Amino acid sequence: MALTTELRSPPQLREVAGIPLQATTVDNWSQIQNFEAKPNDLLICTYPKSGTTWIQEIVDMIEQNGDVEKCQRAIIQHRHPFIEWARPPQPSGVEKAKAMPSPRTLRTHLPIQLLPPSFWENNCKFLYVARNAKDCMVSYYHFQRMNQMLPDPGTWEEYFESFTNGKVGWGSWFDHVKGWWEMKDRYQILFLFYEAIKKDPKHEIQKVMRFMGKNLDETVLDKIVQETSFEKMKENPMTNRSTVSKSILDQSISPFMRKGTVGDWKNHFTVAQNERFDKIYRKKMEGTSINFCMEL
Ligand SMILES: Nc1ncnc2c1ncn2[C@@H]1O[C@H](COP(=O)(O)O)[C@@H](OP(=O)(O)O)[C@H]1O
Ligand SMILES: CCc1ccc(OS(=O)(=O)O)cc1
Repeated sequence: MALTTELRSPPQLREVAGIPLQATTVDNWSQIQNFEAKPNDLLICTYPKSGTTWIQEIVDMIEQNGDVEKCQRAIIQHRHPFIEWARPPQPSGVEKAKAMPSPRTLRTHLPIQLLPPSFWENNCKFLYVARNAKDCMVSYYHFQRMNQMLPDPGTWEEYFESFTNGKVGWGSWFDHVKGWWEMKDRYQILFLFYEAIKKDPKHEIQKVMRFMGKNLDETVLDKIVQETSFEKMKENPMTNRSTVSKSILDQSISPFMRKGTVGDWKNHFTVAQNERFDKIYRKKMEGTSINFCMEL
C-alpha cells in the first residue's frame, strides 16, 4: 500500500540509552530523571497510540464521580501532566506536575528503564494500557502523518520498517510492552488491554475504579461508559485535540480521533507484510505470556 505524505522539514528525534525521543525532551532529561514522585501519584503509562486519551478520560470521569462538567474544566492534555513533555517556553510536564495538588494523576509513554526512579521508590500506582502491535502501528503511522512535530513517517512500507525496528518515538513497541508486562507483579500495576476495554468497557472501567480505590454505583458507571465512547470523545473538544493548532496537529490529514477500532490493521497490512510481521513478533515476544486480541 503506497500511502505518501508531503515532504516537510524533519523534526529530529534524539536518543537516550537507545530510545528515540523528542529533542526537547532529551534537552530536559536531567529534570525528568530527577522528578520527585509522591506515594499517592497515579501514573498512566502507554506506548503511543494505545488509547492514552481514552484511559485518561475514563480515569478523570472516575475521579470526578461521573460529573461531565468537571471533566470539561480543561483539555485532556492539561488535566494530567505528561512528565517527559518539554516544549519551551511552555512549562514542562515536570513543572506542571510540581504545581499540581495531590493526589496527582500523571502520564507517560516512557519504557520502564527510562522512568524516573522515584516512581518505583515510592511504590506508586501505575495504570498501563497495551494495544495490539498491528493496530498500534497503523494508528502511529497516521498520527505521524498529521503531527507536524514528529518526523514524516514516509510511505507505509517505510514505516513498517521504522516501527518494527523501534526507530520511532519512545522506541520499540515490543520492548515497551514486554518491559511493563514483566514488572506488573512486582509493583502496583493494573495492566489493561485496549481491545478488552473496547469489548467490555463497563467491566474494564470497574477494574480501574477498584484500582483507584473508588466505589461508584451502576448508574454512574453506565454514564462513564457512554461518555467515554469513541463517538462521544470524537465530538468532545476537550478530548478530540480540535483546540490544537493546525501547524502542530493537522487533522485535515488524519483526525486525532481516527477510527477507534480493533482490526484496522487488516486494511493496511499486505498478506506478505502480515506474514513477515508475525514472524518478527514471535521472535521478539518469545518467552512472554502476554496475549493480544487482534480482532473483535
Ligand atoms: N473512546 C475511545 N474509544 C476507542 N478508541 C479511542 C477512544 N479515544 C481514542 N481512541 C483511539 O486511540 C488512538 C489514540 O491513542 P492515544 O490517545 O494513545 O494517542 C486512536 O486510534 P486510531 O488511530 O486507531 O483511531 C484513537 O482513535
Ligand atoms: C508534539 C509531538 C508529540 C506530542 C505528543 C505525543 O504523544 S501524545 O499524542 O500526546 O500521546 C507525541 C508527539
